[in-house]
Amino acid sequence: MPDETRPDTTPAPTTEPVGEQVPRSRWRFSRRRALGVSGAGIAGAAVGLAGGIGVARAAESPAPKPAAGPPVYPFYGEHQAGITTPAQDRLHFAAFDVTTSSRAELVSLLQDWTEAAARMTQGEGAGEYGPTSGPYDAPPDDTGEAIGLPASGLTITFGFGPSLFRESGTDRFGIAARHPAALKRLPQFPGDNLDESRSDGDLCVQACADDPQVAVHAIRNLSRIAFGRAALRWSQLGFGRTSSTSTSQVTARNLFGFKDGTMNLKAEDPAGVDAHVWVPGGADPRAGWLTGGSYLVTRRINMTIETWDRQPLSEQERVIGRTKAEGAPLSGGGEFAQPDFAMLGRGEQPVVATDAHVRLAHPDNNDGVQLLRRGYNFVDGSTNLGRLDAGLFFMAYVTDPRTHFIPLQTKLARQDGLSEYLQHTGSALFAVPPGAKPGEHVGQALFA
Ligand SMILES: C=CC1=C(C)c2cc3[nH]c(cc4nc(cc5[nH]c(cc1n2)c(C)c5CCC(=O)O)C(CCC(=O)O)=C4C)c(C)c3C=C
Ligand SMILES: [Fe+2]
Repeated sequence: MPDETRPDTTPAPTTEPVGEQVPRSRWRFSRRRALGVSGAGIAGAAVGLAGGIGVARAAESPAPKPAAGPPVYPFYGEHQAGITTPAQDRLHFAAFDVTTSSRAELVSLLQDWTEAAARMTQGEGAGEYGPTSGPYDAPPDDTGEAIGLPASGLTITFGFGPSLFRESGTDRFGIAARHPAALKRLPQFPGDNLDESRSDGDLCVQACADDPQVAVHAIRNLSRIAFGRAALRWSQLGFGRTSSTSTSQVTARNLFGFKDGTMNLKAEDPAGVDAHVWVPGGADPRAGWLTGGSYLVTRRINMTIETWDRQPLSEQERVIGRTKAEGAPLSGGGEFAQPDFAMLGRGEQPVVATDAHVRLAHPDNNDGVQLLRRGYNFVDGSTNLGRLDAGLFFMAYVTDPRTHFIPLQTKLARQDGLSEYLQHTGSALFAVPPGAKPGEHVGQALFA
């Protein structure tokens, strides 16, 4: 008689994440256990099914135990996970349009998404039955491609776009009075070549994991759950995180081959994160519900890598303002040394050029503004000119886009030497509510 208890497929974590690790089994909840049905009962039901009267599926073969696995991050908490969580290797980001006009259905979607996200981030299936249990004559409540995979550090982060609050002057869901003043469509910046079908959205979901299949599984299941209430507007896959969000991580490289994320805000700097990421209480009298949340900027930035690859190393380093090998400022020191923007070199010219990316983006030259960058590389096939459709899916969490992103991007778009090699093709802004407590849904205070 096969053992009816599903195996715990989650091995002991091998890495030390910032935050609590909660090892769990992805498949610990089975319909058989929920119904208290024995192995013989299942077999009987399967036989009955052949006769047209059964409801349960046949016993599943145990999934093999993976050798090692990454951490499991708690879903519930003061802030949503996936912001200061050490940036995982993979991204699947999705923006949705709400297709129902019913406030109750929107709230029920957020409830269903919260429950599914809480389960999937702990390594469980999206629904209570899982992919191969449940009523045999109904679609499974999980799609199944993550069977046997651990949680893989999955985090799922939800946000609300400006159009959720008001569209063409209409208060769609009775929340227009709570529309944060800072939540407006981002302006058109110089040089933008935005594709509407890769921009904006009523809702967003950021799924990050160390396994691409786990991140894709999360978005696919949330999209499935949304059917009839919200529809996918656009989505973006990403790899090779272009930012570290923890000092425990090495700095990864972007597709220009440079270390990216060296001077990023890190979780180990709580004062910096408080000042530049979380929305403080009283920031906006209309939007108390956003206290402890953040704003998420997304920009799909195409990089003309073929042109870049023909530039001499000296030009590449001049444009960034850092060395390619170590990522050190051109003014000297190691990777984490502060750049000396006043230092002059040959011909009394600044060693870090006046149009170098890091000079223009540095907080000393932007009223102390810092961003929590959380972007990913992307390659979406190739163009009809035989070039890679590649770049950086830039994401940044900020306390207020009006002070933290818009002025900086306006300046970079006008002055940055790097702009010559970039084209912004997608753009969106979302308000990211604080974390939920168990029993609540994400964004509950907005609808209270
Ligand atoms: C509006 C904000 C920014 C955009 C858009 C942006 C795009 C972008 N950046 C790189 C490569 C690098 N950026 C680096 C540093 C850096 N970039 C921003 C902001 C934006 N970048 C900031 C605030 C900083 C930190 C500046 C500082 O404090 O010194 C670096 C250097 C390494 C690092 O500190 O991360 C690189 C390299 C690309 C390729 C890109 C668009 C595709
Ligand atoms: Fe940058």
